[in-house]
Amino acid sequence: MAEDLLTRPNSTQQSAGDQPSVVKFDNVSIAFDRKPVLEEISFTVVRGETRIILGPAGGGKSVLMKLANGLLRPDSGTIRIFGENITSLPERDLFKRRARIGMVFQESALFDSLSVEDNVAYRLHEEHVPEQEAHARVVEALKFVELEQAIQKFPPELSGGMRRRVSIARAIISQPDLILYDSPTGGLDPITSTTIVELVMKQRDVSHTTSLMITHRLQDAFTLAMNRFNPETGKMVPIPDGGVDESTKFLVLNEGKVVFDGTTHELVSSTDPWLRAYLS
Ligand SMILES: Nc1ncnc2c1ncn2[C@@H]1O[C@H](COP(=O)(O)OP(=O)(O)OP(=O)(O)O)[C@@H](O)[C@H]1O
Repeated sequence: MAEDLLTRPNSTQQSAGDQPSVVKFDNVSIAFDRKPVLEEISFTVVRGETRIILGPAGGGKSVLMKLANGLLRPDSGTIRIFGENITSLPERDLFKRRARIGMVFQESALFDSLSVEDNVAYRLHEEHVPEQEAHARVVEALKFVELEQAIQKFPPELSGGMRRRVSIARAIISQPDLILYDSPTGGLDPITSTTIVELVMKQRDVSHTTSLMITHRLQDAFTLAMNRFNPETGKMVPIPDGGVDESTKFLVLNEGKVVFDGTTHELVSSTDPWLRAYLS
């Protein structure tokens, strides 16, 4: 998958550390009803990076995610995804680009009338993948989220945490080059949240998929930054000596502006009074 990304013509752009940029915002602004929601936003996410997006409610985090997926268009500025300027692409071209992006929505967004299997296979059905292959891939994706026993159930029969797992399985089924997680732990209790963070970590450390993750819970953000998935035990373990995962970085938005863009160490050692108050 990663190699595939490298070999696609014009699909990447060189950026920091010589890694190709997967998401690049340049001076992006958007307003609703003349009210600015994002103002002059610039940041880059390179291949293999996990970018945690933090900030107070209403700061524009979900809008940023929708811009990255081409579901919204900016009023000004440029958005490049996989090195390609998507800012003014027609919808039919955006649709094709979205095939490379997995999305986990805030409220799971599953179809209640479809079984877990059909929910997870949704994109494969759209792509007319043969039934037998689709089934095998659904089983594999459900195994990844440890939910294969629920394959024949329907979303209303599942707990909130299980629905979130199905949503993650649906996002990874097509082996995306980018995953957008919009508050994957929103509304879940702390223990269930941790199991979802563990899945995000597993995807990061096993598949190295580039991702953006919005979270309202600082605890989840730092769990992701300071732990690593151990494939032998199937559990996360703290990175020794107070270390952090180098591929995990932060973007903090407040009132539509980037107030922080950097590493975990830079974030926790920032002397900015607003950031210190926000993190305390
Ligand atoms: N389609 C829309 N039409 C009008 N206003 C919108 C639209 N989408 C978002 N907004 C406004 O943009 C602002 C930012 O919303 P957004 O959902 O991105 O914030 P957020 O940081 O994700 O908040 P939360 O943490 O509560 O999820 C809000 O004031 C919201 O009402």
